[in-house]
Amino acid sequence: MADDKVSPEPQPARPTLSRSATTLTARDELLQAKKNTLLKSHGRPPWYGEDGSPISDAFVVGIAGGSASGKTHVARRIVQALGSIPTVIILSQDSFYKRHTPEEIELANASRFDFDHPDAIDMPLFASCLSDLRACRQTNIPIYSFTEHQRLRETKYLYGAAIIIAEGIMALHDPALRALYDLKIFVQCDSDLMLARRIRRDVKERGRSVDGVLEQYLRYVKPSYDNFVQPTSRYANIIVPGYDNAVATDIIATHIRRQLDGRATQLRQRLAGAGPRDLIPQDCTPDPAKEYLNLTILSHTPQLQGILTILRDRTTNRGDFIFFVDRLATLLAEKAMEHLPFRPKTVMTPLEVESHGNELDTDYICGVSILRSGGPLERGLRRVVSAIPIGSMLIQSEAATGEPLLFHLQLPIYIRHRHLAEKSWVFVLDAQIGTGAAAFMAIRVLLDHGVPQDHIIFVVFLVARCGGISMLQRAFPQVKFVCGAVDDGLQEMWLEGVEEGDGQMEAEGRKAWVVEPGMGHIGDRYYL
Ligand SMILES: Nc1ncnc2c1ncn2[C@@H]1O[C@H](COP(=O)(O)OP(=O)(O)O)[C@@H](O)[C@H]1O
Ligand SMILES: Nc1ccn([C@@H]2O[C@H](COP(=O)(O)O)[C@@H](O)[C@H]2O)c(=O)n1
Repeated sequence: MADDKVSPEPQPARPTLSRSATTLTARDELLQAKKNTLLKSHGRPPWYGEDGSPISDAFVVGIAGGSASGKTHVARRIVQALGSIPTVIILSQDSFYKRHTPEEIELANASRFDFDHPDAIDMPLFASCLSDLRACRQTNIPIYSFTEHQRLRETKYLYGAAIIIAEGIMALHDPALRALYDLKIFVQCDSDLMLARRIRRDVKERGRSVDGVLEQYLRYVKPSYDNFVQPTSRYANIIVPGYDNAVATDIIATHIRRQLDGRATQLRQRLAGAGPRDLIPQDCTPDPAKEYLNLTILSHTPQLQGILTILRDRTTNRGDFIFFVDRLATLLAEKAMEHLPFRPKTVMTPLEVESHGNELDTDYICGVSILRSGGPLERGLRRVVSAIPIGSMLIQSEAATGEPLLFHLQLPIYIRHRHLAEKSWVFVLDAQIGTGAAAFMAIRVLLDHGVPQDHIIFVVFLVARCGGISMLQRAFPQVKFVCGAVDDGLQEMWLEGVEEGDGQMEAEGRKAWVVEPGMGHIGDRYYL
């Protein structure tokens, strides 16, 4: 869902005693999330069961055809015809041209390099990126420059598509690729039309001369089409004309929509109805510091009870609310830090005496805040771990089904790259765990990226005993939960929309479940 440059080595985050922090305003966050939502996604549904394991892959379409036959055009028309459907990614085989030597680039500039042979493409990399996306894992694909005839240093981060369309002249050539498609399409087009389109496109968009295009076409493109590309049409489920193909693309979109409907899950409903909820006993209040299957509740000292009382009180003014939320957030972050690994360290004191202590045993710590209620926990976390990178997720219920949808994702760079995600420790921040549907999705997103389950620490002000916490504990037994208090009930409340200055609605009003007796909607009380 987002792009990035090639990963630099991350700067270590360090615990500290205090540090001032800048927090985005609610308005900034919503605007940012909205921008990303409109640009990138209509939301990804939960494709996993209440036991936390994936139950569905993304739907993958492969489109092959000659150069300039209209493959990209067909892919875009399908996306258009799909309308408001979860995220679609178009993956072009062009991204997977191999790296070229300076000699090869010189040949390419003289139209004497064969880019149309299957060996010109890094098929194993193409298949591995596609396979990751299909299995709902992140991937970082290469970026190719047609003007430089070279793969660039930057990569593009992709994650979270419900539908992937892979297109290219050799898209149906490789058996490993073909095995990944749910639907195979071949775009059939007259050779003279393909040549005319290619001359126009390569001169206009790829910095080529007409003579150069013709030379390359006769020497490589046409023979390759006859020998390698056209024969793969036999693998296609559908042959689409390379012109006037609106009817064909509408039919394909209808087929894809039906296939996706068949993969729909009712996670929230299943969470509500699943299994016994006896993991947090009714009498946990007298001994709240005890751990209940990886749930740590802060010790209810008189100070903590004082803070909770102020936060629960509807008459508390906003200034006090923010002050005490920040205090509680800091206590929670300190408690959560106990789950990180430490190693022994000996230092020399100013009195020149050795002192044996310890230090953090990881440089890969980051946070992810579930917008917008996770925001109030950020300042506390930054006070405890200085310079910690904190990303965000926007997970909201779909109006029609009540199911959680992933609308926006901005993950710290550690998590975007699998080899770093595998050693990262991640604090997930949210104000409360009610039904547990958003928490479920947030944890699943991190697992999809390769963060180990026992490196996820979910930090939350309040948990509803009757809500989804027990399901979360069962599904993800190694995830640690750290909370301020456990409340008994859950109540559905109406959240007002947020209005922009010009009278437009920035966020629509909607229903949400909040913990009862609780503190009301913590995000609203903190930000508005
Ligand atoms: N059905 C169509 N109707 C009109 N123009 C088309 C059609 N399909 C493709 N084109 C045009 O032909 C050119 C090449 O199409 P493109 O989809 O980029 O080909 P490919 O991806 O197969 O190389 C583009 O300029 C595109 O606008
Ligand atoms: N440096 C390059 C790499 C590839 N090509 C040509 O691109 C064609 C495939 O792209 P389409 O979008 O047309 O499918 C292929 O026929 C190569 O000849 C190139 O010209 N320069």
